[in-house]
Amino acid sequence: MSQRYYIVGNWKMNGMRAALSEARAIDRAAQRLPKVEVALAPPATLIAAMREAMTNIGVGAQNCHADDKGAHTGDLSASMLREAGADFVIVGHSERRADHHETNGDVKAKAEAAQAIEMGVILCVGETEDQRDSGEAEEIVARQLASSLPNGCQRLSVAYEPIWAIGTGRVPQVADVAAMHKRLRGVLVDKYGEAEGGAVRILYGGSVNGDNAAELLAVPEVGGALVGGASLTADGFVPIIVAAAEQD
Ligand SMILES: O=C(CO)COP(=O)(O)O
Repeated sequence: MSQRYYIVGNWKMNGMRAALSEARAIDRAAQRLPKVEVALAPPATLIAAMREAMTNIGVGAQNCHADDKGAHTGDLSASMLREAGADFVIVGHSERRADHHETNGDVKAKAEAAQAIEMGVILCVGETEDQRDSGEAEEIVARQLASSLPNGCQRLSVAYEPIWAIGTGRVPQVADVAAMHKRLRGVLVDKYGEAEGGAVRILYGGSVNGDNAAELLAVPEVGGALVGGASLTADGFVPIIVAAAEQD
């Protein structure tokens, strides 16, 4: 693998200031494991404090608005998040697509807004359980990705997160992860060309933990992990970083 593994914790709507002690312990582990690129996306309320306290990991946001400013009560623009200390933003997470009715077009616009100010983007896609059972997951997720991708791929990562694997303790068969990532690589190469599309990291997300991380990270075309529950504590997250560091 020519690029470093990218291991990202998505804290979702979890974490008060006291949780910064966990982030500090994660930051210390990242310092010992420089082979791995590590980042956390805390709730927006913690971005500034986390950025202040961290020296070895990236700090990101979980969402942004597509506009830079304006009459959007309760929303935050990419530039506000960057000013607070975020160096990347997650867009298109299935929980936002579901809870806030975000469309592929919305996700694309958010990604482009972040890229316009040189922030990193982690763009999430994934199928429902019914779609997996129907045998059409690859086709559906490939279409979802193609319609969500921003025009350029600078600082872009993609996260494949099967919705039925999020927070359930269930993970897909390794062969299914391999097939999906290969398919998504094809979408990226079609859009951005061999060199640039080939260099976009594709993360796997959904019930990743210290026990299954090594096996998932060893799958071809898996360039890292987007981790929910297990990223909330150093005890949960550091073994995943270690598993990444131990890959060849
Ligand atoms: O949604 C996820 C990360 O964005 C995955 O969450 P879990 O690791 O808790 O399954």
